[in-house]
Amino acid sequence: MAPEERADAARLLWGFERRFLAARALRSFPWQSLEEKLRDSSGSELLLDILQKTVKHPLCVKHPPSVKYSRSFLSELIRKHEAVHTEPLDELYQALAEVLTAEEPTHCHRSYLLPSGDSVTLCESTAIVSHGTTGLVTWNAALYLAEWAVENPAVFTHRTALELGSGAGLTGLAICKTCRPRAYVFSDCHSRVLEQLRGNVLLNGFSLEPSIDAWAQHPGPHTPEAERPRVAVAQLDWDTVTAPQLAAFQPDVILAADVLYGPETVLSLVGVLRKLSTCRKDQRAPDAYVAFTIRNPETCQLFTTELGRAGIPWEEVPRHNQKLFPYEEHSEMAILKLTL
Ligand SMILES: C[S@@+](CC[C@H](N)C(=O)[O-])C[C@H]1O[C@@H](n2cnc3c(N)ncnc32)[C@H](O)[C@@H]1O
Repeated sequence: MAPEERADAARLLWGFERRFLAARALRSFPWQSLEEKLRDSSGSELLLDILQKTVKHPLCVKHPPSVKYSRSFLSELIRKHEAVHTEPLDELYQALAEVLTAEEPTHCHRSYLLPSGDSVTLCESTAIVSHGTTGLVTWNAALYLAEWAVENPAVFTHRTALELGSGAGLTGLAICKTCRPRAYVFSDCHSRVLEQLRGNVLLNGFSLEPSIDAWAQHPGPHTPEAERPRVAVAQLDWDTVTAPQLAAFQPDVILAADVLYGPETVLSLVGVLRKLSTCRKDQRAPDAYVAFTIRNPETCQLFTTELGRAGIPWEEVPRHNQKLFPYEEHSEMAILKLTL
């Protein structure tokens, strides 16, 4: 294979790998490029490579995606192969037979590859909304914020981050694995979300502080040389948490992704940001970064209006170009930096 062709094939494999690991919609896969390649060459070798980078990927074997997803993916791969070749490819059929007999659990896994070569794996619900919450799956703004964080590690290095509405935990885990924070406090209000979040922190090799109250009272010495951040998961409801409770975490930086999805949540969020603006560490209030998908411009407008009423200045963080994670190209996202 010529070097150019090899680079093309590697790009195609990477496209399949990162989308499959993150269980993205099948329509987002580079099927057309695959069809072209299958027509050009024998194709079987490429399909076997795709199989190894997806269904047979060590991360997927250890932490499988949903059975339905693997089944649909393999069926599509077989269709693509058979549209060009008359001989069936046994390996694809064997892989399909294995998933046809598997049972569908209520949870599945998604993995995200980091530029460091490491990855974040999350256990998530197979439904977008379940148990009355949106927090059991990863949303695009979490990926967008994680991407920005990975490109801007200095914002987090040796600092304490407090995340609001962490959901499944993608943003924080990517930061803990790549940005060397001193401590990271994940938080949410929903008990199922918190249970899954704790599981995801452990799944990614971090240990949890046993008691958030004890930790907040004794945040520990500053150890910039420590490689692993201290990690805690806190039950924190924006409507009921008090300013002293927030101050006890001693945050340097606040994060929140995809938490603007209706007037009520906007008002609650601005309420907690107002409380956070009274927290002082070394005379400084924490910086805050809020990432969101612009679904309804009126909701975004309400957010900035309420920030103005609360006396919280904000600026939009310039868009970053490097796309590390697979999310829909067309979804418009933004990050606001707030000066609390
Ligand atoms: C759409 S999910 C986003 C989860 C995650 N940040 C992401 O982007 O994947 C919104 C999260 O905010 C949490 N949330 C909503 N209202 C909250 C409140 N008043 N206090 C704390 N968390 C809240 C929900 O439980 C849910 O986990």
